[in-house]
Amino acid sequence: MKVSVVGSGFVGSTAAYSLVMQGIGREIVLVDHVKARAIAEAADITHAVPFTHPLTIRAGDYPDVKRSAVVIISAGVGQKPGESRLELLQRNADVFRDCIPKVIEHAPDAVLLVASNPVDIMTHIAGEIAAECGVPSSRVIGSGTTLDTARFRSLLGDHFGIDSRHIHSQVIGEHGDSEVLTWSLATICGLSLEEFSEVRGIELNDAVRKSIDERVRKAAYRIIEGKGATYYGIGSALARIVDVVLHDQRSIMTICSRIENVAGIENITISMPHLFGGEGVMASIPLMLDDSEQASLKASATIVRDVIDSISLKV
Ligand SMILES: NC(=O)C1=CN([C@@H]2O[C@H](COP(=O)(O)OP(=O)(O)OC[C@H]3O[C@@H](n4cnc5c(N)ncnc54)[C@H](O)[C@@H]3O)[C@@H](O)[C@H]2O)C=CC1
Ligand SMILES: CC(=O)C(=O)O
Repeated sequence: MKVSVVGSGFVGSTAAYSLVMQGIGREIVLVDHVKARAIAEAADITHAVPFTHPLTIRAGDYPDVKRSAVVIISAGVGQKPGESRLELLQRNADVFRDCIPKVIEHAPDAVLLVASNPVDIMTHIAGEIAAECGVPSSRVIGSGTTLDTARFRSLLGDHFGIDSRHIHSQVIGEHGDSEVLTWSLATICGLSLEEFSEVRGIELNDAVRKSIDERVRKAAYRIIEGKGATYYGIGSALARIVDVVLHDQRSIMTICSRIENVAGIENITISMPHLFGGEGVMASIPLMLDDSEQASLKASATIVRDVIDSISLKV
């Protein structure tokens, strides 16, 4: 099973490394418009193979993405310290107009997995370009808020002193400043967070909630301030999404895809829990949010919708 990565900078190469470390797929192709970067990353990761799993990883050009089951798109620029994701839009939209048609020309049956920011809008743009080439929107997905959901679960795990894999909680909406942490639906072992707090005698007050919310929402800003980029979390999230597609696992994750209506906002690409598998998206799952979360989701969807309108896409 072949996976290609277009844009083999920090995010793309870390996703490839994560695939190798977990033995996901059999062949990985790295494409980058700076070919020397792709060659160097492929060589470096190849040297991890004898310690991990028997995959081949090599640099290539667009014709080499042929017969990929998944193509990760992580090409473009990332945020500089203090910059928001939305500020990257124009530069990355130009990159996508260059690379998405080339990917589809050579791998028309692949699932496209977008990571470049602002990921909701970039996935929408990729979907538009793909539609012009006859690719259904169900096969164009973005990493969405999978990383934010992981951050939320990780912080709740720390707070309650339990394995974060046993926490069911989700971040939805924009992968950005307006994202929505769905506190009202979070559960541990079938119990609400309030019930679990009582069982374990661990306080969950407004100050704790506010602190966790802030650390999830601002995580990227803090990490970029400290080391210039984020890549381990997103690289792992991308590898997990690839695994779901390659093995048709039919998992539910907060990826983003084109959805007809979210909180009254129509035809929008945003993160909600999605059921997906080998052919891409099977369904987006509406949630029973409380009133304040519902209002926040509507506000988040409106922000994304306004940006889509502002770049005058054909929607
Ligand atoms: N969705 C998420 O949760 C996350 C998204 N990101 C986003 O991922 C993107 C990549 O970030 P990094 O890897 O840190 O940046 P980077 O600068 O390290 O890598 C980007 C790569 O894209 C390549 N590239 C640029 N234009 C290209 C083109 N037309 N064709 C092929 N390759 C091209 C560059 O040569 C570079 O190697 C950014 O937009 C960043 O904001 C980063 C972290 C998390
Ligand atoms: C950069 C980015 O989008 C993140 O780490 O969430």
